[in-house]
Amino acid sequence: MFSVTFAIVLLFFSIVYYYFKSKYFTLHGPIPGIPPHFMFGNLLHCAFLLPGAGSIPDVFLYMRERFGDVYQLWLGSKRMIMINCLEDAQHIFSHRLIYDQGDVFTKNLKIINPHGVICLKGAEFKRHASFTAPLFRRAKILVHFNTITECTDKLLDRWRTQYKDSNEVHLDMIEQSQQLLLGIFGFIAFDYDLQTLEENSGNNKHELTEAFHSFLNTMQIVLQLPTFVARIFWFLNFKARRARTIIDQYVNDMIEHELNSPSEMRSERKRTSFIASLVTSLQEDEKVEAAKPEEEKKGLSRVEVMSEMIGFLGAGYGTTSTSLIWFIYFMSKNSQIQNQIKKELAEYNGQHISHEQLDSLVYLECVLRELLRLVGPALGTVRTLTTDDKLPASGFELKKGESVMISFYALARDKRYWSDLYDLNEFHPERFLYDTEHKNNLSALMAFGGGHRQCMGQDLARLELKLICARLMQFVSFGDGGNEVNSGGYDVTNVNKPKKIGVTVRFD
Ligand code: HEM
Repeated sequence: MFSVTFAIVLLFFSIVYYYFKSKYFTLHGPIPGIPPHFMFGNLLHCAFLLPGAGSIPDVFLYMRERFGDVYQLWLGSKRMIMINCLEDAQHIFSHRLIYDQGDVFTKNLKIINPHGVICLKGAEFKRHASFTAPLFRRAKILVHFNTITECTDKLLDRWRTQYKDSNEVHLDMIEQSQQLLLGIFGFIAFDYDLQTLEENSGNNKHELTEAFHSFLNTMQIVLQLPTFVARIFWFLNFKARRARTIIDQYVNDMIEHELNSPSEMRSERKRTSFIASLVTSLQEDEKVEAAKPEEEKKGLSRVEVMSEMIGFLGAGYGTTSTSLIWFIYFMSKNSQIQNQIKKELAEYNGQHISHEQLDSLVYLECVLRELLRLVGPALGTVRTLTTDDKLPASGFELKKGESVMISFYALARDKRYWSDLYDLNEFHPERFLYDTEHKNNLSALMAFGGGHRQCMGQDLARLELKLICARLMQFVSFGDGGNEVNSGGYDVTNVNKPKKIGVTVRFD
């Protein structure tokens, strides 16, 4: 009896295995790739194929070298068709009705933040975008200029008291950059001091800041798991769910506070904080709106507003802080580039600079462009096909439901699109300065994505980065802490961070 039961169970699992293996973990069609393992996809290949167990960015380059512009890649259970040719990438970005927001990662993101604009499509996306996109218009963003400067000054003050020895190597630049960007986010999004820039913020975190950290760490893990595992992980992760409840309580209190403030104050505050702006879009009667078809719905519900705020944090904080971390890393390795930036800033002699003056810093602009080209925080973006299509340059046929990933990382290093003045794997801001023959094809720099789903917060991110970097360079120089602690490398979670960063900080 036991052996019959055992045989039936074995048969059942074998059928399930072969069904899923042949449906989801097998190379189909003419697009090349490496046959994937069950559930692990190409992850094990990635670890063994490349010398020194390559990072994901190395894998992207290796596969392009081996298979050409279009290949299949399974990152674990997630299958994507990788696109490495600019013409195909532009075709994808410009055909929004065929290539909609990618499902591969947003499916998982939806588990923990279902109503954030990044996860939405169709009419629901349009309704949300009509309230969220205007928050990032240039005129709205410039209002935050002083906040960004003040927060950076707070960080500098902290360094002045804590980093007295200019030869000491600091290994906490990732935390420092994250605390700065989270502090700024608190003010811009909620008009709220998250106290991340206080002297003792490392030991004694504010409850909301702690909750943000816990939630964001969980988000990184959830994004990478197979969707059904991600659901179980989220369900069993009481700490992260408690963090989400704390965040929701705070955001809800902030909404109440906004609603109870006098209307003339509210219209003034609307200019300066995301939450005050979004409160004006709250639905008057959520039950009535919920009963309408999506196309007829107006405004946002309270839960949707909360989801948007958390979505902005997820999309904006890790990406911008990572770029700042890379800036510090490259400055520590290139004293001549730091000197060049300082030369450009010298005339302001440590004074606060205006946004017109910030705009005029051409060399710093080239440094930031080069940063986003070489080590942009996102390695690529995904779109999912709503109908069959054919790629114009490579000629491959794609099927409805398949997902393509445009590889920003490979395009940014592709000799076909860049001048050969400097090595494309090295950091040379001058490549943007001396390209007099216009050999650089700037469309191959896609750090913020493209088409109808490109980054909503890109102007804010650019302003934050340029202003913070300028302010830091007005006062400090970063030095190389030595190869053992400052070797860079890639630590790819949801963003592409340096693995090892250790720098000295000297006040000039
Ligand atoms: C250096 C900083 C940043 C980088 C490199 C970056 C990059 C990206 C990328 C690659 C995408 C996907 C675009 C696509 O699929 O075509 C994206 C989407 C998005 N980003 Fe950013 N981002 C940054 C900062 C920010 C900031 C500061 C915010 C807001 C606070 C933000 C909000 C968003 C939103 C809301 C989306 C979703 C747009 C949509 O789905 O329609 N990002 N970002």
